[in-house]
This record gives sequence, C-alpha cells and structure tokens, in this order.
Amino acid sequence: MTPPPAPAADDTPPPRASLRPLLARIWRDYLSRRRAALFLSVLCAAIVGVMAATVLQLLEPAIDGLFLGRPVTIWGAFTIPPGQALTAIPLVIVGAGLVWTAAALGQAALVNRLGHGIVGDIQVRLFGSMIRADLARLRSQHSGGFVSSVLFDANLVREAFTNGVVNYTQHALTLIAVLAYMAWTDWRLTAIVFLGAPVIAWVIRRFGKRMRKATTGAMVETSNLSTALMENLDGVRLIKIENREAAEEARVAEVVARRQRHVIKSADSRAFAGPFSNLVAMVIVAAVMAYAGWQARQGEMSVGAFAAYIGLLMAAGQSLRQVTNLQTVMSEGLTAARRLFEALDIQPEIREAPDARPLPPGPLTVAFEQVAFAYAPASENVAPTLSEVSLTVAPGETVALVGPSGGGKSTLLSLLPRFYDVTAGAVTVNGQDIRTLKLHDLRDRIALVTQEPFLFDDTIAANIAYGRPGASQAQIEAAAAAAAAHDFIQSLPEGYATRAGEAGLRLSGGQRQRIAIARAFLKDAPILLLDEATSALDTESEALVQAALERLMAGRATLMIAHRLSTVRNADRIYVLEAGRVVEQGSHAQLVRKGGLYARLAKQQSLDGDPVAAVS
Ligand SMILES: Nc1ncnc2c1ncn2[C@@H]1O[C@H](COP(=O)(O)OP(=O)(O)OP(=O)(O)O)[C@@H](O)[C@H]1O
Repeated sequence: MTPPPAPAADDTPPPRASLRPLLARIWRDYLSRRRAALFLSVLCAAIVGVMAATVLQLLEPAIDGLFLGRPVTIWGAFTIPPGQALTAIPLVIVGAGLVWTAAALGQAALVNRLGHGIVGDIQVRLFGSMIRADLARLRSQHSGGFVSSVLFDANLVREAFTNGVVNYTQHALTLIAVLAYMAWTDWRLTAIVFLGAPVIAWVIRRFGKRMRKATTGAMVETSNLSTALMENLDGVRLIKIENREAAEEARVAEVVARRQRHVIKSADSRAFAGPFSNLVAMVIVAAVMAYAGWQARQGEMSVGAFAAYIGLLMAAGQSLRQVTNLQTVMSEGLTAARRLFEALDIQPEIREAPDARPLPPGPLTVAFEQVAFAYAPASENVAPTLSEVSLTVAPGETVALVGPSGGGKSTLLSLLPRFYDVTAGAVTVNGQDIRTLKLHDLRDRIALVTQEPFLFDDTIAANIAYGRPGASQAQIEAAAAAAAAHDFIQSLPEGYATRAGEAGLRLSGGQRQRIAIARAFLKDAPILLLDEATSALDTESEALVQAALERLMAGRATLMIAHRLSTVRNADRIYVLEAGRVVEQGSHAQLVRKGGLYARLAKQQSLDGDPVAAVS
C-alpha cells in the first residue's frame, strides 16, 4: 500500500466568468426554494447592522445634549428639548437594543435552519448521484472519497452560503450605514476612508487566493484520510497477520500531517486577513481623528460629533475585519461548491433510452450476439476483454461459463443487467436489445447470487425482502424454506428479526449464501445469474446450497459461472472462455470427449487423473 499521492491543488483563482454561473446555480438549486427564509434572515442582518450604527450615532446628541445643554436632534429628525435628553436618549437606546436583539435572535435561528437545510440537500443529491453512477466510475474512485465529499465538503458550502452570505450582509450594512452617516455630515471624512479601500481589496484578494489553494489541498487530503481509514478497516485481517499496524499508523500519520499543513494554511489565511485589514482600518481611524480633531479646533465640529465619528469608525473597522474574514470563508465555500458540482454533473453513461420499452412478464430468453467489450476506451488500444461471444439461454436452461482466471466470465455476466454496456454486438432478451428496454424492468427480471453475498446491517427478514420490500412474513419464510435457510434462521436468538450485516450477526459462508438464495426465490425473476455461488463452501454446506440452487433454477434461464467443474456437469451447455473468446462449447460429456481445454481443466481438478471422475 503506497501513500496516496500529494494533491494537485489548483492555485489559480477562479476567473470571474466562472464565478457567476456557480453563484447562479447555488441560487437556483439550493437558495431560491428558501428565498423567504433567506430574505428574512438578510432583513434581520440588515436590522442588526443598522442598529449597531444607530446606537453609535446617538453618541453625538447624547454628549452634546447632556454636557453642552444643547437641544438634541436624534437621527437628524426628532428634536428633544435639553431637559428631556437624560430620559429620552437612554430610552431610545433600550428601544434600539430590543430591536437589535430580536433581529439577532431571528437571524441566528433562520441561519441555522437555512444552513443545515442546504447541507442536507447537498448530501442527499450527492448520495443520489453516487448510487446512480456507472459502476465504472464507482470502481475508479475509492469510497472514502465519496464519504469525505458527503460529510465534509458539503459543510464548507453551508458555512459560506449561510453564515457567509448573512453575516456579510450584516457587516457590509454596518459599514454602509457608517459611511452614509459620515458622507451626510462631512464628505471629506468619507473620502479619507475610501483611500484605504484599494489596500483592503488587495488584502482580501491575496488571502482569498491562498485560502482557495489551501482549501483544495485540504479537501483532497480529507478524502485521502477517509480512504485510508476505510481501507484499514476493510483490510484489518491482512494488517494484523502481516504485523503492519505500525506501518499503517505511519501511513495515516503522513496523510494527517499533509492534511494539517493545508488546514493550517487555510486557517492562517482566514485568521490573518482580519488583522491586516484591521491595521489598514487603524491607519484610517488615525487619519480621520487627525482631520476631525483639526476641524474641532477650528470650532467646526462639536465634541459629540467627534466622539460619534470615532465610535462609528471603530465599529466600521470591526465590520471591515469581519467582511474580510467572511470573504475568505466564501472563497472556501465556493471552492468546495465547484468540486461538489463537478461530481454531481457527471452523468451516468448507462441510461435508459427516452423511448425505452417495458418488458412483459413471463419467461425470458437471453442471447449474447457477437458481443465485444472493453473496459478501457478504444483510444487506449488495449485488447478487448470480450470478443465475438455468442450464446443463448432459453427458459429452463442452464448455461455454464468456465475457463481460466481472467478469461472474462464475470465481465460477461455483468453485461446482462447493464452494469456495463457492450462495445459491439448486442445482448438481447426475448429478441430485444437490452439497451432499448426499461432499465428498471430489465433488472427486475434478473436475480443475482454471488460468491460473497452482501448483507445489509438490518434484520434477516429485511435482507431477504431487500428486492421485494412489500413481501409478507409468510412469503419471506416460504422463500427461506425453499433456500434451506428457514431452520437455521429460526434457531437464531431473534429468528427472522436477528440483525445481520456489518455490525450484526456473523454468519457462515453457507448461511449467507442461503439467505442470498432466499432473496432470489422471493424475487422470482425469470433470469438467474450465479457467480461462483457455491465455490466458497464446505462439502456439507455445498450440498445444501446446491440443492437449493437446483430448485431455484427450475424454469428459469440460468447463466452460471463455476470454477469447480463438478457444479456444472448438469448444465445444458458449457462455454469455455479464454482471453475473452469462446474457445469450446458443448455438454460436459462432449467437452470431455473432445480432449481440449475443458478436458484439461477437468483433469487438473481430479485427484486420480480421470476427468470424468473429477466432475461426477
Ligand atoms: N473493472 C474493471 N476494469 C478494468 N479491467 C477489468 C475490470 N474488471 C475486470 N477487468 C479485467 O477484465 C479481464 C476479465 O476479468 P473477469 O473478472 O471478467 O474474468 P473472470 O474470467 O471472471 O476471472 P475469474 O475467474 O478470476 O473471476 C481481466 O483481465 C481483468 O483484469
């Protein structure tokens, strides 16, 4: 096991042109449906922002009214006689404080619901896209990558588009309110503030760029970390038997360290942008203070106005720092959104045709007609995995696929439920190309029993009824009885309600097989695919499973793969696949007589060198 590759982080900032469609899509897919809540939370944020500026503005009438005994004008509109200032101003402040608090509470409650709603939407969509993805794509990416996208990347988008958008509004509005107040009283003061704007913009851009690079790297490493964790849990037996615990610990430590480097860089960018803009803000405060002090000396500014300016500027500095911080959070969220959308946009190649036809009920005949298939695209010039394969399985017939490892048997089987599509030729069901049929109907008519049947972490009954969720208990038990599984299930502590699967009961290979066969009995599909269904069993289990399988095969079109030739001797026809081609075909007796590859394989498996004895 080699360490996952270092990330190829993209350090170029996203061009403006690509930002607009990204934002438009976030609006269309996630925000527009919640536009009322979004509007309300932005409104609350606006109230909070404006209230913050308003309370500070009251400094001017408070100081001038209380200390200088002047008539007090609140917000330039209401005039209060000096005698009433002592009661009026505190009352206005309490009133503003109440509105401020109500708006802040409303904002927090709305943002929490909005944010988690969006993250839930993204997670469900990502899962939907993953579960519908082509097998080829799912095989090309480790499941750890999907897990990390669903659990972590989606949260970055939440941060950006709730906290980011809403708090951004609040602080931007505080800034605007302060600037408007200053412009209203003295435009020169505002001009001084605007001189600092390009510097702040530069700070935001610079840290935003660092942040994007670090975020992309952190996301790649988070995905590598999930992959490493899942791989270790899956391969725990191998790790223990090979005494590789320390090596695996070191490997994971390496991934953790790489992830940490990116995460720290990203956190640094986020944390450093604020103090840098704070520095610029302090320089602006100093300049305004110098100018306002000079004005006050000239008698053109009252003590109250001076105090209010400075108070407001301090608040503006605070908001500016927040806006800079949020800018980096937004940039992180946009990077995550871009990555998630790329994953969401991959369309499965195996899709139902728009004019797909239904598949009527009843027995079905399967045919492979001059089928060729390659996993790699034709441009890669790799020899195809299957070439010119033709075979037919009629209802009630059993066709067996045998041959050396890597010959293409499993690949051939996976073409029938359209896990992959043929590259040439066609697979047909009752004479119709399966690409012209409804995908749901096609898969509904196929039962698949594999060497290591998968059990969900659910009850045995639910596992048997997985493909027929509406099945009654009686139907489930009848299927289990037909699969010779009823007795052992009943002897379990909770019978059919016993949990199986990863965190549940550990079942033997033969028991799992029989549950899978019960699942196939319940599905009652006219096409049966058996992929080495008995090869992992001991003789006693095999006898039970074999008998159950024979009952299951009756009346269906069965295509089976078997390594142990003893299990295929009763097949109607046997096809020997070597390097993707059918090299021999016929009944067991015919193939043994022929003395070719099949006869040699049969001989290899015999103890006494007699091929017929080996398979009888
Ligand atoms: N997902 C895949 N992507 C690329 N190549 C694959 C994939 N699955 C199988 N192959 C290749 O296709 C060839 C046929 O594999 P397949 O599993 O169909 O053979 P098989 O006859 O079933 O082998 P076995 O008896 O060992 O199970 C092999 O060379 C294998 O490496």
